[in-house]
Amino acid sequence: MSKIAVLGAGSWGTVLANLLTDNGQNVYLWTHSADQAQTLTTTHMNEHYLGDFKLNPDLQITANLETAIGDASVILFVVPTNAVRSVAEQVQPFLAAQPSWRPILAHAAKGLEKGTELRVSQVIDEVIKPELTSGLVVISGPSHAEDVATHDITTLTAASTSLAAAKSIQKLFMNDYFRLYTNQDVLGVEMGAALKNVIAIGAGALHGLGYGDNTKAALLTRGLAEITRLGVKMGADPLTFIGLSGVGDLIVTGTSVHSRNWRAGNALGQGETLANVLANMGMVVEGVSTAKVVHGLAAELGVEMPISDAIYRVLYEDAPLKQVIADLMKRDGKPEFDFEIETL
Ligand SMILES: NC(=O)c1ccc[n+]([C@@H]2O[C@H](COP(=O)([O-])OP(=O)(O)OC[C@H]3O[C@@H](n4cnc5c(N)ncnc54)[C@H](O)[C@@H]3O)[C@@H](O)[C@H]2O)c1
Ligand SMILES: O=P(O)(O)OC[C@H](O)CO
Repeated sequence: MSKIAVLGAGSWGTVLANLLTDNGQNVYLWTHSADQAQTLTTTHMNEHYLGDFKLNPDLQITANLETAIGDASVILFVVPTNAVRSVAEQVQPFLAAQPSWRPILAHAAKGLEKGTELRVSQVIDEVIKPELTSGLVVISGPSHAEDVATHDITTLTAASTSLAAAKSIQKLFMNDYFRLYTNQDVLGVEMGAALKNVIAIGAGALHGLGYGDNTKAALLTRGLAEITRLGVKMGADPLTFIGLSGVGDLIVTGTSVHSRNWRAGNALGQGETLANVLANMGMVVEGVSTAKVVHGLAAELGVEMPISDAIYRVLYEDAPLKQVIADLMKRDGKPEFDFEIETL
C-alpha cells in the first residue's frame, strides 16, 4: 500500500483520490478549506462538486498540508492551473527539508499559466527542483469526473520523461474501468489538454446558437488542426494529437454536457454574458484563461489559430459570436494540411 497525497478537493481531485482509495492505496485528500475538510469528513460526500456521490470511508481528508504529504510516495496536484504555483510553493519547503524523501510528483490540471505561458509541469519544475523528486507525471485524457464516479470505462495517458515514474502512476491507477497508457511526449500531452478547452468553448457556443452536426464536426476537426499546428511548432510529436490527450479529450470535452468549458460556450451561445456564466458555474472553466495565453503564444510563434483567435475575440473583446463565425467563413481557401510533419 502506498501513501498518496491528492492536493485539491474539487471534482477531479475528489474522484481521483476516491478511485485510488478503492484501489487499496492509503490516500489523503487535501483541501485548502478547513470547513470543506470538516464537511467531507462528516458527510463522506463532496456535494457542491459531485452531488450525492458517496466517498470511500477509508479516504482521509485534511486541510493540513503536512499531514497530507508527509512521507507520501506520490503527490498529485489537482487544482486549477492558475493555483498550481501557489500550492507547489507550499509543498516545496517540506521536500527541501528532507532531500532523501523523493516522491513522484504528478498533476492532472489542464491549462497554461496566466502571465508566464508555462505548461503546468514547467510551473511545478520551476518551483520544485527535479532533484527533490522521483519524476513528474502528467495525467491527462478524456475523463469527466462525473463519469469516473460511476465507473464508466475511462482511458488516460500518464506522460513523463521518466518512463519508470509513468509506469508507477499507471500501476497505481489501473483497475477494471480505469486504464492508463504511458507516453513520453509531456509537451504534446499538456498542449493537447490545455488547448482542447478553448475549442470546447467554441463547440458549446455552436450548440447554443443552434448549429447542426456538420458545423460541430467542422469546428472540432479544424480545431484539432490548429492545436496540432501550435503543438508541433513548439516541439510536440504530432502523433500525440491523435491520441487520448489530443482527439480523445477534444471529443469528450467538445461534445458533453458534463464539460464546464462546453457548458460555458453553450450559455454564451444562448446569449448569457461571460461574467454571468463564470459566476454561475461554481467550478473552474480553464479554457477562458487559456484562450488568452494561446492568443499570445500563437502571435509570438507566428502560428495561425483562427478558431482559438475567434474565441479569444468573443471572450476578451466582446466580439459577437455570429460575427466571428462569419469572419471565419470568409477566410481564403486553404489546403487541408498546411504544415510539415517532420517526425513521421
Ligand atoms: N472535473 C473534471 O472532470 C476534470 C477532468 C480532468 C482534468 N480536470 C482538470 O483538473 C483541474 C482541477 O479541476 P476540477 O474539475 O477539480 O476543478 P473544480 O473547480 O471542480 O475544483 C477546484 C478545486 O481547487 C481548489 N482550489 C482553487 N484554488 C486553490 C488554491 N489556490 N489552493 C488550493 N486549492 C485551490 C478549489 O477550492 C476546488 O476545490 C483543472 O485543471 C481541470 O481542467 C478536471
Ligand atoms: O469540464 P471540463 O470542460 O473542464 O473538462 C473536463 C475534462 O478535462 C474532460 O476530459
